[in-house]
Amino acid sequence: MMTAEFLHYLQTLQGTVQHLDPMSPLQSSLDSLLAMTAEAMKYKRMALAILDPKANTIRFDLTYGHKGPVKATYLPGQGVTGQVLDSGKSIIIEAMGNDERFLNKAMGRTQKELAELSFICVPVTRINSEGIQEALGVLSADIPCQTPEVLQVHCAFLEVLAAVIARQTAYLQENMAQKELWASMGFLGESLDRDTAMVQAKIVATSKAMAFVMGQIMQVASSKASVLLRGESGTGKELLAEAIHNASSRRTKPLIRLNCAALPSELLESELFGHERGAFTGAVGSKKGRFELAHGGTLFLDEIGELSPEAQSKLLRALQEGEIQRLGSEKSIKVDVRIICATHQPLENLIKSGEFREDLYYRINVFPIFIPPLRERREDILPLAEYFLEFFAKEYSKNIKRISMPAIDLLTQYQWHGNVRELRNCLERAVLICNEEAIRTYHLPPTLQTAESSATDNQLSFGEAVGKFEQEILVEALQKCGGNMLQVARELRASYRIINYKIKKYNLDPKKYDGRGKTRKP
Ligand SMILES: Nc1ncnc2c1ncn2[C@@H]1O[C@H](COP(=O)(O)OP(=O)(O)OP(=O)(O)O)[C@@H](O)[C@H]1O
Repeated sequence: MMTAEFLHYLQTLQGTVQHLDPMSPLQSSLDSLLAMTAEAMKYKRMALAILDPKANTIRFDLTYGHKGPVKATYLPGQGVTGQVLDSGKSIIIEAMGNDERFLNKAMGRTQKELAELSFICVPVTRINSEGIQEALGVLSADIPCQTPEVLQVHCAFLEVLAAVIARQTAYLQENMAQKELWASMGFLGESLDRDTAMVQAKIVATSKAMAFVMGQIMQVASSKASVLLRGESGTGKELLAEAIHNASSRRTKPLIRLNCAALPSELLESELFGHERGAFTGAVGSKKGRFELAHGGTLFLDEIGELSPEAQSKLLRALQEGEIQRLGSEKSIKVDVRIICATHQPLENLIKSGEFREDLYYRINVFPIFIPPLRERREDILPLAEYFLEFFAKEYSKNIKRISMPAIDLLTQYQWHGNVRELRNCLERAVLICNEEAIRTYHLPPTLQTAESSATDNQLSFGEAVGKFEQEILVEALQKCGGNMLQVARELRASYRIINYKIKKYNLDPKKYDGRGKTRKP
């Protein structure tokens, strides 16, 4: 191969890698990556098709050179696309028009194009948690007919590109699964896109563990079965109780909440069951309890382990007989209420110590759902962080678009003992103090950077941490300024001498960043 050609391949690859590095929104960053590659390599079309594991079909998620969404899908093994996915091996079609394997199902190529184009299709794979290579999808390109040798080189180039985008493709595949989940949660029937559903349900559930939880929620929502949500504080129990209610036929009726730990036992009973005038000192009028208020709907009892023995007996009666009595009244009132309880305590231990009634436990534990702590479902951390970033940026009218890569590393390594609530608070604080277009490590609380709090043991000294920040700022500026150090100095409001010194100190190569300017569209 000519040196010039080789250089061109490398430069295009370098451009694409840099393109992916700053965490701009996934779909649009991959979209522009396809466009950039196709233009640089003179490909007529490019496509990334992803396997939808649930439906077992291959869908075209991103395309370049094709107007509108591609409706056609492939089954594994079907056509070139399906065969590449199935076998995990690339296929080169030298002439589209002369090869039976080529179905031309998706892009509607003309006869003229079929006569003039070659097709290269390579697998996008990753090593899964069991160490097995699995196919996520395929990357393909339509390329003006070339000699077999040249096509081989393009194929090798596309295989490297496929490896580069594997992580992003895995995210897209997970998003796909979530989209379906939303549609099925569906807020009954209508299919929703992820954003609409998120606004309605406000639940991010990318990990397999959370997808399982959401599946259980869908399973139980339509029944009247009592649900017991179990999980550490801040894992989202209340949010899920809301989701069960919203996905049930009771959604037009009230969802009433009561935190059993928030009130002393005397008040708690009157809150739950209501009271008549004069039932106790201070009961100047009669009042409906939460049970009555929830009639036809759902009652969510948080921290159920905190109920007093008296309240437990009354609750049991209400559940067994479907009626309650207000405090100070003999009259029974019929109530039709679905109960969802939540606890972070092991109720079984409270039963052993005589603090919780076993018969009540069986009543409320008809359908237990365990919500794993955030540290056991790390795939949810980044989508949650992005969701909270978007939410708080809007709330505080800040123009923050993304989270820098080093900050993502810190977020995903941290142990999150306060679970999603702690992550939410962390992002809210970061958005408040951030005046840039990205959340960076120094916008995150220092607790995220200590070894005890993180899943890794790479504790940084003060000097190392400062160095890391400096490097991060420099790399971002070099990327922005296409490696031009004078411009970097201006951008960072520092002298050229200092920038030159720091760049040498951190062993950065400004030339590495000027390729981007060349390969990018003007
Ligand atoms: N999967 C999720 N997607 C989006 N937001 C979430 C998710 N899980 C939790 N949150 C948010 O995290 C915060 C804490 O959640 P929530 O109050 O439901 O937790 P909890 O388990 O009921 O906590 P506690 O036991 O302390 O009452 C809320 O602001 C909630 O909206």
